[in-house]
Amino acid sequence: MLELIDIGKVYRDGRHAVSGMTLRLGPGVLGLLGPNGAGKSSLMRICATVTRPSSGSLLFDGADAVAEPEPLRRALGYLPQDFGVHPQLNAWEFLSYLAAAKGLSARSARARIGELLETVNLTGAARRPLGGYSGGMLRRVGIAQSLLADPRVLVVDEPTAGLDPEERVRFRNLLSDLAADRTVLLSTHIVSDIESVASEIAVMVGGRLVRRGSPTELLREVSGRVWELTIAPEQVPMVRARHVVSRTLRTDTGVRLRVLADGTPSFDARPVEPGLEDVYLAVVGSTGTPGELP
Ligand SMILES: Nc1ncnc2c1ncn2[C@@H]1O[C@H](COP(=O)(O)OP(=O)(O)OP(=O)(O)O)[C@@H](O)[C@H]1O
Repeated sequence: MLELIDIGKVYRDGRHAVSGMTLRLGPGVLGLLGPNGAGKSSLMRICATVTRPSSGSLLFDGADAVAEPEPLRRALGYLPQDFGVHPQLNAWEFLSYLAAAKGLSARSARARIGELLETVNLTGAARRPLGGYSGGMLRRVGIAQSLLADPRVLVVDEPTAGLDPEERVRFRNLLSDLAADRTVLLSTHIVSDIESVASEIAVMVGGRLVRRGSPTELLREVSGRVWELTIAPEQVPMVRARHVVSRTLRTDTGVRLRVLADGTPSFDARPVEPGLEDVYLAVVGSTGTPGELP
């Protein structure tokens, strides 16, 4: 169990990246959503004990993980946003090197690496130097390294960046399997990454937690406020000025918009089932600033 209590992070230049962040993480996936610069990576680095918080406490199984980070580090898998590799090593060598650094015996490392390369679909490329890998392949090596020591706590920062749609689905399924008996903290600004896997969602804006709840709880917040309407292209700016528009689609009959509005935005608008994307936009607004929900 990982607990963040009133965590703050102020960088040397005086920038407040995280403020008053209190979160309790149990088993399951906590999806951390927020626009660029919201402070997600800073918070992830604190949870991974890479950065120390400027204020507040981080507890792991009830013990201070800032003063004594080792127990958390032993239980942790971490995929940072910027994940560096040695380009001259191949995937097998690179993972072996990291496994040794994590204290795995050569024998269990061999078995584990074979298994993980299979999981991330890199068995065929395992003996090719990482320098020749695509961004998506490197991401998959990153995912594999985060799972090397079979971590109880998994912290993954924008794990699906650079993955193609098929790899994304594969990764989502992998996370669902892993989360059954583990704590997973996953940050992203792509709602569909966590829509089907997160048991809880936290939304961060400007370093602060602005929403937290299960997908069902969050969906309830926008229930009855999501509409679809088809209008002429020249009317689009007017609707945008009045409402948060979560989707735009050009059709033969005009532009189909999905909008958030407290009442019917126009008499031919029809109510539609809300999605998490609508919730996210309602919270952060289309400009990235927090909006108020009733
Ligand atoms: N090492 C650092 N020194 C100074 N400022 C930093 C540092 N790291 C992050 N920041 C600043 O802190 C704020 C939060 O950044 P952070 O990377 O945590 O956000 P983020 O939500 O992960 O965004 P992104 O998705 O773009 O990475 C930003 O204003 C950023 O410029």
